[in-house]
Amino acid sequence: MIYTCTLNPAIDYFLQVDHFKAGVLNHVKTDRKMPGGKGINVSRVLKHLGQTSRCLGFIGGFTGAFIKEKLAEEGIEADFVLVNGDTRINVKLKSDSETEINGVAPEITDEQLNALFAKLDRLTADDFLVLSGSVPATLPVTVYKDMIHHVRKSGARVIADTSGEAFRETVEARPFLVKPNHHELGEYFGVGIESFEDVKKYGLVLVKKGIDHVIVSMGGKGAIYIDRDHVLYAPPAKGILKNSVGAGDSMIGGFLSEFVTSGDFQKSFQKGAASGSATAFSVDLCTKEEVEKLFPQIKIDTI
Ligand SMILES: Nc1ncnc2c1ncn2[C@@H]1O[C@H](COP(=O)(O)OP(=O)(O)OP(=O)(O)O)[C@@H](O)[C@H]1O
Ligand SMILES: O=P(O)(O)OC[C@@]1(O)O[C@H](CO)[C@@H](O)[C@@H]1O
Repeated sequence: MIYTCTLNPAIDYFLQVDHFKAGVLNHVKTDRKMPGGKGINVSRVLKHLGQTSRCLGFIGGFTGAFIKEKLAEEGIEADFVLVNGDTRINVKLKSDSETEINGVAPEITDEQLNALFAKLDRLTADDFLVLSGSVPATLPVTVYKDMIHHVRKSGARVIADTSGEAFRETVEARPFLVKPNHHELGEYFGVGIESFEDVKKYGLVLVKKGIDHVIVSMGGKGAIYIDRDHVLYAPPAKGILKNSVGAGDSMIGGFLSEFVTSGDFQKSFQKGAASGSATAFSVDLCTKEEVEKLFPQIKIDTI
């Protein structure tokens, strides 16, 4: 089973405004509310690509009820810990440029955190656990590291996608795979990542720290995969950018959808890259048909 964990889910509220101006009244042209948060996006992409997963994390209030309802409609299993406050709303404003305003997580108590850890006790060596997104302010920043240590004995493989201090802590616990984007990689090392050579150099440092697979995504410039023996480049597919929100989550979903069946990391990377691009070219997260269409375009190269 693939478990995704979203500590800080959200309703993503997408707004389209013609020529948005700060400081004045703007009228919205179209809007859309979607269940969001990085792990939830991974689960939705997995579902689109024909794989089952179960969503873990914290959810609460009317916003949480909306997310649970939408996931149920899509046939995605959810096993969230309920919290008292409202799950946040994240604003995704599309105008001449894209602006994101991410909300604040509701409070999470020690009992609720323990309840989440208890759910991890059922993981086995056949399972994957995807830890994605920001850590709510009421949780320790070490929470992902603690979760990885908690499941280590089970043999479950952990994939982590977070940023800032939480990413720093997560790396210490040596997950199976991490997927920083190039900004997050640069932030971790306190450097600007300017070239593919930089990505390769710093990605290899993460591998040497004991992380088996490192994927560094670079938005419209594609992605680089690094393990002990390989450094591979996946170019971006060609298309018109419609929405980059969730492209990174789609990359993880696409990678895993292949990896759980074939265990072929190169094909999984190719599928991940096709999924990232397919989401960038769609209004919602990628569909199977879109991914299959782009897959042959992604020619993986050794660099
Ligand atoms: N404009 C684009 N054109 C083609 N492919 C893209 C584009 N943007 C993203 N992709 C694909 O999706 C992958 C992931 O995108 P990105 O690096 O933006 O992830 P991210 O920063 O983690 O995004 P998010 O946090 O919104 O999920 C890229 O490596 C690339 O393969
Ligand atoms: O605030 P976080 O947890 O870092 O990111 C949350 C978020 O921006 O990431 C997803 C896209 O990757 C969106 O669905 C969601 O709104």
